[in-house]
Amino acid sequence: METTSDVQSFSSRARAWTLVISFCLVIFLHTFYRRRHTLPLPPGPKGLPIIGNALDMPSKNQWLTYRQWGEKYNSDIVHAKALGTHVIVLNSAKAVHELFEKRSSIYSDSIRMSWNIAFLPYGPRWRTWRKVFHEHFHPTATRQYLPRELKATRQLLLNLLHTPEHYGDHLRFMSGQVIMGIAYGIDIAPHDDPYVSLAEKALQAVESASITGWTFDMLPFYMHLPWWFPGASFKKEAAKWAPHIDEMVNKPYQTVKEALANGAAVPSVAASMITRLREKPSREDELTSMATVAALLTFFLAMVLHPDAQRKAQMEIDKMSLPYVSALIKEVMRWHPVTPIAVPHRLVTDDVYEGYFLPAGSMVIGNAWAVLHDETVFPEPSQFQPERFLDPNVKLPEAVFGFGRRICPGRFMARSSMWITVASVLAAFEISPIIDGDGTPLIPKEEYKPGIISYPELFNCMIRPRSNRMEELIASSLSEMT
Ligand code: HEM
Repeated sequence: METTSDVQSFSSRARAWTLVISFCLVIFLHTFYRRRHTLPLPPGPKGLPIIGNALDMPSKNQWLTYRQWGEKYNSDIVHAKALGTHVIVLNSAKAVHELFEKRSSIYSDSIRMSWNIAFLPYGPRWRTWRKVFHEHFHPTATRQYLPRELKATRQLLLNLLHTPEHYGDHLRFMSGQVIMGIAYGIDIAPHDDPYVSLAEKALQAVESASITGWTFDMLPFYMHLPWWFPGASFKKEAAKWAPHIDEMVNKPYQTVKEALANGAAVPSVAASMITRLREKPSREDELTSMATVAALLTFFLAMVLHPDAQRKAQMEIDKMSLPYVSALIKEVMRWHPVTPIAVPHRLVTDDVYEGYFLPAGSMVIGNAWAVLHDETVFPEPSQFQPERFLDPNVKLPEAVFGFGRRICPGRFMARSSMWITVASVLAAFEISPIIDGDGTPLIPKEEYKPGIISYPELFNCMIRPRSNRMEELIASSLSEMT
């Protein structure tokens, strides 16, 4: 039978044990906490006092510099710090997978900017937007847009037949026509359309402001610097372009809102966002339309530079066998990715990876270009070789469309638009270099504009129907659809 003194001695032993365990726990947590903070940051260029690496941050073709840092420091994860902001770059598929995919709950926040869903903070509002977006753009939903895409593509072929020299404008029109229809239910006019001219103005503004590059402009410290500070001139530009962006966002929104009030709204993404979320839809269409145009411009450049690939694809199309065309499209997206560093994400809590300390609040950049140019996966990565994708073991990394939970929700639609356009253009036209007076082909340079979305500098090329029969077909195909 237990005596009072037994009970007392048991409870004092229990108290002693509790004390020992608590003490050990405190020591453990303290040691762990200290260890995390004494772990090194990933390697990177040595910065200067106060400004850190502000002067090392690349203002264009950042993806190349980031990969060079990786090679120099022999690490697939590198770090720089500029005026208090940690920038962490992931240069390999492995690092991107480990952090953006496996730890997506802490790597899915975005750097905060305004009008686009891609910059919404990770949280309930972003989740609702993403859900509505997904309902409109998941693979099966995307099928409903096929007739619209086909019609726009036939219009593109007709425009290329009449004024091939304006191919860039025709691609923009086609892409704008599809996206504006789906996003707002608005049909745009082939010439002098008010929505198109608004979007073009805003686009020029965005391009001129982002010319210094993506990361550079987005580092939070730049937001607090005067416009005359080196590299901060984008602030002056931003003040100029803000009204254009506002108008670009507001005009189609007002149109849809009025149509809803009058009971005249046609189904569109904006209509469902206004009805269900009771808020102004973000203006995705211009950036997304630009992304698709950028990929198609790269396709035209690739065809001028690689006539063999073009011929091979055309022979396959004529035989109604299409794996080579699919491989060619994948290679277009890999060779010069449209978004070489995607959209930077923000790390929400401290983290440790491969023995490196990654501080909360860091801007984390997935270097999609480095992943797509990894020579262990894609030998001779700078060469345009669609054949590499004929091997079923070689897959196009998702990095083309970003990372983790923020991966582009429009990727199914983008792929289908690319496919329809590329296959139709190749079936109908031959794309070749301009021939000068001496009979010498003028081969365009493989030069790309710096900025949010990477697309080739405008180049001249010849676009001719492949035969008289094809010319007749193109001329009649649009009227058959209407
Ligand atoms: C070739 C065409 C396209 C490319 C290369 C592309 C690429 C990207 C990339 C890299 C991101 C950022 C992902 C990240 O944060 O990691 C993104 C986000 C996004 N894209 Fe696309 N995109 C394309 C076309 C489209 C289209 C056609 C749509 C709409 C129909 C679309 C809608 C969006 C949206 C809404 C986001 C924001 C997602 C979020 O933050 O949750 N994109 N895209």
